[in-house]
Parts: sequence; structure tokens; C-alpha cells
Amino acid sequence: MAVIIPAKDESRRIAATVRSARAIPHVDLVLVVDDGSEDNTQHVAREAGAVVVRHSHNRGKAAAMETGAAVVAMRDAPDRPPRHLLFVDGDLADTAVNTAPLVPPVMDGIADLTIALLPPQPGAGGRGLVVGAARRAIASMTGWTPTQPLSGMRCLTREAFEAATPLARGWGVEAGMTIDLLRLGFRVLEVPCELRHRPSGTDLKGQLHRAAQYRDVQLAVNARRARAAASSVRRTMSPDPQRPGR
Ligand SMILES: O=c1ccn([C@@H]2O[C@H](COP(=O)(O)OP(=O)(O)O)[C@@H](O)[C@H]2O)c(=O)[nH]1
Ligand SMILES: O=C(O)[C@@H](COP(=O)(O)O)O[C@H]1O[C@H](CO)[C@@H](O)[C@H](O)[C@H]1O
Repeated sequence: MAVIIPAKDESRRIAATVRSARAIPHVDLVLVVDDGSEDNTQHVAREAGAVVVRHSHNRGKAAAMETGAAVVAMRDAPDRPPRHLLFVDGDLADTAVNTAPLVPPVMDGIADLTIALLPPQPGAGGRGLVVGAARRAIASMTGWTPTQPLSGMRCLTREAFEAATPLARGWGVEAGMTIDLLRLGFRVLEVPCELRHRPSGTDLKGQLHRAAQYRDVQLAVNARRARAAASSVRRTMSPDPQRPGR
């Protein structure tokens, strides 16, 4: 099991997050992808015991996740099954170890993707607009209604990760991944985890973050709707000659 931590300017919390992640049972690699930080995230993460790679410029969370998965694949042993991947945000600090309940359902083959359900976060200023839009879009495209559609703490098999790539850009990554995997028949499970992250407040920074989340979720969903429509047109134009009655 590899933990992948996408991190942009997380120098205040990354050491605690890395140390805590290293304590998760079955984890033998903690990889931080420094996504073009302007602070010393990379050095602090390395000192805390992580393997660190770095984007020379900021490319967004989804790109950091793809880089992380590619680096883990390079470090997988050729004669052993590929590691499962556990994505953990860099701001969880000491609570990162509490993503541990995401691991057993994937290791035991009960789920292909597990998603953390977080308790209410003190100081969170969201009004549920982005969360609600993402939830409805996932429900309409898959028939499954997630409780926390934007939750970024996720554990999945290598096979599921490959099926979900290329990932939706930026903050659309979670909604896009859930839609893609469910539509391909992978099994998804939400698991409660006692996590604390740095919530977005009601200040300008928080509202700008939500606006970017909303934009990226809409882009991810629209691309998937377009793809689904195109494949249904293709099916209509070239019906399967083997189908009975034709
Ligand atoms: O361009 C970015 C922005 C964020 N992050 C990382 O992605 C994770 C989730 O970001 P954040 O906590 O700001 O978002 P939230 O989960 O609160 O929506 C954190 O580890 C960030 O450091 C990143 O790698 N690249
Ligand atoms: O920024 C926030 O407060 C929300 C998104 O804004 P809304 O509450 O939908 O207006 O998203 C955050 O909270 C979610 C849980 O409710 C988390 O799943 C998201 O990761 C987090 O960004």
C-alpha cells in the first residue's frame, strides 16, 4: 500500500501528515508530490520520512495525483502485485492515520474504491452548493448518491486507478473518478474516518476556492455527459450485428 500526498504550500502541516501516514498498517511507501510549492514543503516532507517528488510549477491536485501514481508504479516490485493507492490530503496532520479504515475493504477485495466520510469540521463555511451540485451530478450519471462527493481521501486498486485515468483536472478529480469507476462497474464504498482538515471559511479565499471547485466539477461532469452521449449515438449508428432480431 502506498500513500500519495498531493501538496501545495503545506509546510506547516506536512511533517505531521507524513509521520501520521507512515503509521497506517500495510503502508510501506509514503510519497509526497510537491505541486510547485512556494514554501519549503518538499524539505519538511523529506525530513519527516517521505519520498518526495516535485512539479517545477503548480499543476493542480489531479496532476499531482497522476504524478504520484506514476512514481509509485516505478517503485513497485516487478515480481509482486502493484501496490494499492491511498490518497491523503497534506493538511490532515496528526489525523492522517485515521484514513486506515479505508484500507481493509480494498485489500480484502470488498471494494475497488473507498472514500472517507469526514465528521463535521469546525470552522467550515460551506453552504453545500458545490457539494450538492456534485452529488446530484453523480447520482444522475450513476444511480448512486454519495454522502460526501468531494471527499479527497480515497483508497483504490491500481486497476481502478488506471481505469479512472486520465483524471479530471483540478478540483473535478473526485467527482470524475467516482462517475468513471461506477459506470465501468467498479465497487465504491464510503467509510467514516475521524479526520480533521483545514476547512475553507467564509472569507474571500474560501469563496474563491469554492468557485474553482464548482468550475472544475462542472467541467468534469460535462465532459462525462458528452462522452456518454457520444457513445450512445455511436451505438445507435452501428448496432451490434449479433443482437437477436436484426
Ligand atoms: O494546486 C494544488 C492545490 C492543492 N493541492 C493539494 O491538494 C490537497 C487538497 O487541497 P485543499 O486542502 O486546499 O482543498 P480541500 O480539500 O479543502 O477542498 C492538499 O494536500 C493541497 O496541498 C495540490 O496538490 N495542488
Ligand atoms: O469548501 C467547502 O466548504 C465545500 C464546498 O463548498 P459548499 O459547502 O458545497 O458550498 O467543500 C469542502 O467540504 C466538503 C465536505 O462538506 C469536502 O468534502 C471538500 O473536500 C471540501 O473542499
